[in-house]
Amino acid sequence: MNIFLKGRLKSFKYAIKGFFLLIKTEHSIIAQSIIFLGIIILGILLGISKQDWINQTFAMGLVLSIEGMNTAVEKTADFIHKEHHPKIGFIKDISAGAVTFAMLTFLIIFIITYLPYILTYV
Ligand SMILES: Nc1ncnc2c1ncn2[C@@H]1O[C@H](COP(=O)(O)OP(=O)(O)OP(=O)(O)O)[C@@H](O)[C@H]1O
Repeated sequence: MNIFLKGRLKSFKYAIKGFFLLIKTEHSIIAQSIIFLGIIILGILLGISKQDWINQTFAMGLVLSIEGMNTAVEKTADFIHKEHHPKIGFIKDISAGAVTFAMLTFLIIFIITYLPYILTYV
């Protein structure tokens, strides 16, 4: 096998390892995954449209991806400087702020998708 393909395969292996590390050890990722699983079941039960599934899947992927990156930033910050420092606080805060952008995006998509169903049932 050529070196390029071998390298890509190795990267993929590490990426899958990281994926399982996140969903097994990171509480925020575990909690969000459980909530998203509930929403997926809700989507199946309500029979949401193909476009709704695309929107919802994108939004969920966005939240989990940014949350994963936020975890990496937090761990890097703790590794570089364990003690309290205003700059570490700032770095962690803006990293968490990025998650908020993704969460708001998800929330807007969630409301647009499910509000019509909720309104017809109440
Ligand atoms: N080393 C530090 N120096 C200054 N502020 C910090 C530091 N560590 C954390 N903070 C502040 O605390 C907030 C929460 O940080 P972090 O998410 O690491 O803490 P945690 O809630 O204990 O972690 P976890 O999410 O793993 O439970 C940060 O956004 C930041 O405002």
